[in-house]
Amino acid sequence: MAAQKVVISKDLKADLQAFFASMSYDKLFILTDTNTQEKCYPLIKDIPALQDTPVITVQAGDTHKDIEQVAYIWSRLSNEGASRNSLLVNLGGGMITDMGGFAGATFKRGLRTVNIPTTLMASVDAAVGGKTGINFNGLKNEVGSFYPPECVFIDCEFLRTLDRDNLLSGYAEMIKHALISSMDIYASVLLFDLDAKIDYAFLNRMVAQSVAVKERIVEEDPKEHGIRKALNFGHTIGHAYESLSFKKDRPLLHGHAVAAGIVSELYLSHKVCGFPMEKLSQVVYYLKEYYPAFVFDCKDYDTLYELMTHDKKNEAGIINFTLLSQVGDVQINQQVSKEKILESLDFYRESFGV
Ligand SMILES: NC(=O)c1ccc[n+]([C@@H]2O[C@H](COP(=O)([O-])OP(=O)(O)OC[C@H]3O[C@@H](n4cnc5c(N)ncnc54)[C@H](O)[C@@H]3O)[C@@H](O)[C@H]2O)c1
Ligand SMILES: O=C(O)C(=O)C[C@@H](O)[C@H](O)[C@H](O)COP(=O)(O)O
Ligand SMILES: [Zn+2]
Repeated sequence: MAAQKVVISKDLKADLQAFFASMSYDKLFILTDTNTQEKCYPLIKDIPALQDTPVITVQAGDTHKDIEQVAYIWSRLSNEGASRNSLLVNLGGGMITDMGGFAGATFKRGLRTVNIPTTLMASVDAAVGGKTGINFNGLKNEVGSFYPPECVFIDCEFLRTLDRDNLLSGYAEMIKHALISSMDIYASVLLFDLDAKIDYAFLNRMVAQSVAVKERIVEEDPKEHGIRKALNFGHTIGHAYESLSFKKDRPLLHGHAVAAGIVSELYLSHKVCGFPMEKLSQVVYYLKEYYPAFVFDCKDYDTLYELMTHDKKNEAGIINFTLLSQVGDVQINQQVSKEKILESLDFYRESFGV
């Protein structure tokens, strides 16, 4: 799998124009959702290379990261003359980069994609690394492919219109990157005051530091045979919380679900791998300060456990967790008793007063 190029842009329009001028393609298409069409497309639409470019717009929100919208993207591409030599530019958050990446991977067996992330989540995580996909059968990312974009252009200027809940959502993946990488990164991420007025230039540097953690891991293990499972820390339980929230019609943002998953999986890390209690308390304290509680009760435990049995890291029916024995010390393929898993759900509820 070819390594993708990640550009932390200081002059997005110039970088994009130079990139498109350097590429050979027959047609260009832009994919947005309703919000990114209104708030983000105007920031790039006067680039010469984007003149007369068809814009394909889908509904916003993760509940629309589904096969119906992929079919809509396929039909627009098909009806408007896309070929395997066309480019699909995904302009949006992780929902758009995941779904556009998947539509691009499958249309005529693959046309090239370019990601321009517009949320913090997509800038630090979703737009990079080549995991594409859609939700299916009530499960997160149940159908997808590894299909890296040609290039990713990151510019935190887009984040000026992003609401606080979505900023927090992306920040949860930065906390994950901190926990799986090093004490230095962990310290800088946990010191960041999310209530202060945001300095976007500083945030850009934090994003660069965070996405570099992901890039290093993906380069080593692009298809998640081993160490890439580190990037899935917090997600075995986090995705179960997220899917449960969809079932209950109270959809959690992905990063909020991951924050809750981190709490439960740090508890398991403490119990199974000796992750220090003092760090566990520090992270829970930070997350409690900023993230809303996800309300569920013990009647939901069977559903949550069943959802975990669908996790993509599992093998032969066994749930494989990624856990930590220390900040930066990742233990993959960890098996945990059902009793302890349910205890980790209790731990989340007790910590968040649910
Ligand atoms: N492939 C991966 O490696 C990976 C990694 C992390 C997350 N994900 C996936 O990413 C998705 C979540 O991504 P997300 O958090 O970016 O959600 P999202 O794409 O749904 O965006 C969140 C909301 O913000 C709006 N928005 C986007 N950019 C905006 C801007 N600049 N200003 C104002 N509003 C804006 C969107 O329209 C949407 O309503 C989930 O589906 C998750 O599973 C994938
Ligand atoms: O890039 C990865 O690898 C990740 O696991 C990053 C996660 O933050 C992301 O949510 C990913 O989409 C989860 O993948 P899945 O394989 O658990 O569906
Ligand atoms: Zn994630």
